[in-house]
Amino acid sequence: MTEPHEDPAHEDAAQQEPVLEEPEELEEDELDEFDEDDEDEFDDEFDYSGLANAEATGFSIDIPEGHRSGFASFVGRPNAGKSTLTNALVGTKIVITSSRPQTTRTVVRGIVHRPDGQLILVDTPGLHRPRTLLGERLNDLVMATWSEVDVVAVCFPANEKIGPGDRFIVNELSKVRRSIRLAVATKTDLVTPEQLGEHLLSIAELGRETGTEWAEIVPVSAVSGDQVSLLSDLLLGLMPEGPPLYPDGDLTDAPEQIIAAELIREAALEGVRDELPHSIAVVVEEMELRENRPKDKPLLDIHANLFVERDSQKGIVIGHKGSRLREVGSAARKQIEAMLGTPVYLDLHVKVAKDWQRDPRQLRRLGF
Ligand SMILES: Nc1nc2c(ncn2[C@@H]2O[C@H](COP(=O)(O)OP(=O)(O)OP(=O)(O)O)[C@@H](O)[C@H]2O)c(=O)[nH]1
Repeated sequence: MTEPHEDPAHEDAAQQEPVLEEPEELEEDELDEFDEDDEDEFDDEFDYSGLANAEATGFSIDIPEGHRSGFASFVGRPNAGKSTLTNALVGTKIVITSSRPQTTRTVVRGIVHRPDGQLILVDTPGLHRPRTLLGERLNDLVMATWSEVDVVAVCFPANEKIGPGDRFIVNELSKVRRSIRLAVATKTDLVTPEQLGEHLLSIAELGRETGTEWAEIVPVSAVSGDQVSLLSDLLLGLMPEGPPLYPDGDLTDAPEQIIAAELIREAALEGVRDELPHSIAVVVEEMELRENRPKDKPLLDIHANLFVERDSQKGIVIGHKGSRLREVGSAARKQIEAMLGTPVYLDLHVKVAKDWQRDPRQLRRLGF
C-alpha cells in the first residue's frame, strides 16, 4: 500500500503554500474585474452535486404522515453561541465560529435531516447599533431574515447577565411580525444550576417587559451537547407540516466558494487585534479541479483575495516576511480539505480596498 506521504496529490496540497503577493492598492477598474460574474464557467467545471437543488430531484413523493419542515434563525448579541449551536444541531462544521464577536456575515444555512422532518437553520450576523454602512446593511439583513423564517430563536449566553444588548434585540424583534419566538439559554456548561435558574428567570422577565411570548425557554450547551437534541425536537415541533425542502444529505445550501471564503476569513481572524475582524473580507475568485489529474487523486485549485481596508492593516495580516499569511493559508487549506474531502491548492493574495465598509459600491462587490 502506498504511504500517505507518497501520494502526489497530497504532497502537492501539503507543500504548496499560498503565494505571497505584494499587497496592492485596488483601482476602480480592477475592482470591476473581480465584479465579473464567472459563475457559469464555474458551474461547468465544478461538481455541484453536494448543493441543494430541490427542483431537480423531484423528491416530493412518499412523505411520511406528520412530516414537518421549515426555517429557524438564531439571533442574539455577538458571541452568544449562535454559530456553534447551528453546528451542533447539524452535526458538521458549516457555520464559522470564532472567539471574536461579529464574525458571521453571510447567511449560511445548516440543514437538520430527520425522519420526521427537516429543519433549515439560517445563521445571521449579530444585530448591533450600526456605526457604518456595513453595520446598517447587516442589520437590514437580520430584520429581513426574521420576517421570512418560521421560528426566531433568541440566544442568551448563560454566563453573561441579560443586558441592554439583549433588550435591544428583543425589542427590535417585537417590531417584526413573527408569531413564534423561542428563547435559548446557551453555554449552560459554564454556569452552576443556581446561576442557570436565575438566568432562565431573567429571560422570562425580559419576555414580559417587552411583550414577547416565548414558545419555549430552552437551556442548552452546544459544547457538551446537553439538550441539543431536545432543542432540535422543540424547533421541529414548531414547524409547519410539509415535505422536505432540500434533498436528503445536504447540510447547507451555501455555495462551496462562500464557505471556503468564510474558512479563510476565520483563519485570518485568529489572534489578530480587535478592530481587524470588521476590516477583512475574503472573495474566492476561482475554485476548480485541476485538469489532467488522475481520477483518484484530484486537486482543487482555489484562488482567493483577502481584502483589508487600509495599508496599515496589510502588515498585520501578512506578518513578518509573510509568516502570518503562510499560517493563515495553511490553516484555511486544512479546513477546506476537511470540509470538501479533496486536497486543495490555495492561492491567497492580500489586497487593499480602501474603506470598503463605508463605500456602497465596494460593499456590493464584496457581496454585501
Ligand atoms: N463553553 C461553551 N462555549 C461556547 C458554547 N457555544 C459557543 N461557545 C463559544 O462562544 C464563542 C462564540 O461562539 P459563536 O458560536 O461563534 O457565537 P456567535 O453568536 O455565532 O457569534 P457572532 O458570529 O459573533 O455573532 C466561541 O468561542 C465558542 O466556542 C457552549 O455551549 N459552551
